[in-house]
Amino acid sequence: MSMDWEALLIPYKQAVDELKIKFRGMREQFEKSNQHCPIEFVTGRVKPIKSIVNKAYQKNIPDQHLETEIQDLAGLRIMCQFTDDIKTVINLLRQRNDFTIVEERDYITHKKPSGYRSYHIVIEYPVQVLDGEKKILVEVQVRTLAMNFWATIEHSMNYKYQGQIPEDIRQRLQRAAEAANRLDEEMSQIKGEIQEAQLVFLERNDKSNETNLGS
Ligand SMILES: Nc1nc2c(ncn2[C@@H]2O[C@H](COP(=O)(O)OP(=O)(O)OP(=O)(O)O)[C@@H](O)[C@H]2O)c(=O)[nH]1
Ligand SMILES: Nc1ncnc2c1ncn2[C@@H]1O[C@H](COP(=O)(O)OP(=O)(O)OP(=O)(O)O)[C@@H](O)[C@H]1O
Repeated sequence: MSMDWEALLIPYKQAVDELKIKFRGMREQFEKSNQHCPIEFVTGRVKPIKSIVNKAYQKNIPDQHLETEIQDLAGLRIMCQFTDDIKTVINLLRQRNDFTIVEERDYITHKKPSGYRSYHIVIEYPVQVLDGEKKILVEVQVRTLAMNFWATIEHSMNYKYQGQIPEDIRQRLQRAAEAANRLDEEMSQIKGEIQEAQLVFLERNDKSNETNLGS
């Protein structure tokens, strides 16, 4: 019998929707408290069916093992301004009690051969479905804006060349990854200055909103 993808993916879609709201809520709480916000923006997606079928085929995963062996059927991405923010976000996620972390992969200390950097965690997230609770795996990638920029471009190159990026472009991408890393280091060094400027900007916006509401 063929797979009912729609039914299989319902809890994954629900998890992505719920976690997007929760992680964006963390951002709002930081903003309201006038502290530097370690979260710049959050995205999420359910893995496209074509991509699931492809990955299952490549890795020889039988249908009945899809949900345990493909850990990114539901995926969230948290983007941060500074490399240090990633640690802050991970610590915040470790403290939560609405899910448990089952795996951590640190591709920042140990970048991938492609040049890819990000911090990945896999969580077990309970979703309420019609017949009770279902615990599912969700992949959360935490990265800086520079890491995200690089990964987004590299992902489309991989797509274009179907995983067979020509050697010269591969090397250029590795150099671009190093440049992105240097950008992160440089921004971290002037972090104090940047954060001060951003707080002044936020306060000014708050004040002008108050004035507009009052008039
Ligand atoms: N652009 C880009 N993204 C990557 C790269 N490596 C990993 N990723 C992202 O990270 C996800 C896989 O995370 P991993 O922690 O490597 O998972 P894995 O199970 O070890 O490897 P996969 O079998 O590829 O899922 C991918 O689905 C991508 O979203 C890379 O070299 N380039
Ligand atoms: N954890 C995630 N959060 C948000 N978006 C993601 C996440 N993982 C992948 N994406 C994005 O979802 C889209 C489709 O991703 P897809 O799963 O096909 O790619 P992939 O993650 O590279 O897959 P694979 O691991 O199978 O190679 C891409 O734009 C990808 O960047």
